[in-house]
Amino acid sequence: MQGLSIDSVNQSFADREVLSSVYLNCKIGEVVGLLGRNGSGKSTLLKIIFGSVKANFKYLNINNKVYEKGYLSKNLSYLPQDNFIPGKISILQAINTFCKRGHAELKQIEFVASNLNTRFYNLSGGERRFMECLLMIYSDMEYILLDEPFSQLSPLWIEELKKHINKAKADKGFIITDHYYKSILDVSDRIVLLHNKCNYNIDNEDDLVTHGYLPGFKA
Ligand SMILES: Nc1ncnc2c1ncn2[C@@H]1O[C@H](COP(=O)(O)OP(=O)(O)OP(=O)(O)O)[C@@H](O)[C@H]1O
Repeated sequence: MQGLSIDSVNQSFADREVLSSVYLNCKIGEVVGLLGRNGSGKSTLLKIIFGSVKANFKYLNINNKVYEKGYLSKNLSYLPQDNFIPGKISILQAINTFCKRGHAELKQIEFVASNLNTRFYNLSGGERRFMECLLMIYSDMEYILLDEPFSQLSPLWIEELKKHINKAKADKGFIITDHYYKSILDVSDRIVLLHNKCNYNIDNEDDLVTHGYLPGFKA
């Protein structure tokens, strides 16, 4: 089956187990929102999928092929929590590196069009994050992992990013995590919660209360 899936993920740091038999999948055309409390293992899971952290055990399948590290598929982009594009690179150089197919869409965005020759070290923190997010959303890969894309952005740019994710998902699959959970609920086709080292499918906000992600009265 076409798609990305990872199952039987087990991960411990020293003696502490963080993920236990975790399963997550994503198809083309789908945005999967990944929620969880601080320290629940969201970033670790994305790093395991991408291949920058080696799990104790996992089984990763991308478009019917098993991979030890997701990046080896050459079909997976990953936005880490921290800035990753070197400051001396210009926006145009970054577009030419990551977005050979999606460059036209990117260049239509007003901020991009008016800053093509600006280097990343001359952007503000939020501008830099916005650009890195756009580059991953319109990158040439089919599967996109976004770790906290919204966290440094003002509301208008959060809305704009959501619009671009919705547009780009026609031929891509996204896995997105962020603590702006309302934006995650808005943009996602389905929600998975990491809690107590395990994955739970979430149908509505009440489930998030039941599983202890949102505060609320428990009967
Ligand atoms: N390299 C590491 N060495 C030791 N412990 C680690 C390492 N990386 C992560 N951890 C621990 O694993 C747990 C999960 O971390 P992770 O960063 O995946 O959580 P998260 O759900 O992304 O949290 P947040 O929402 O706060 O960013 C945390 O308790 C963290 O301290």
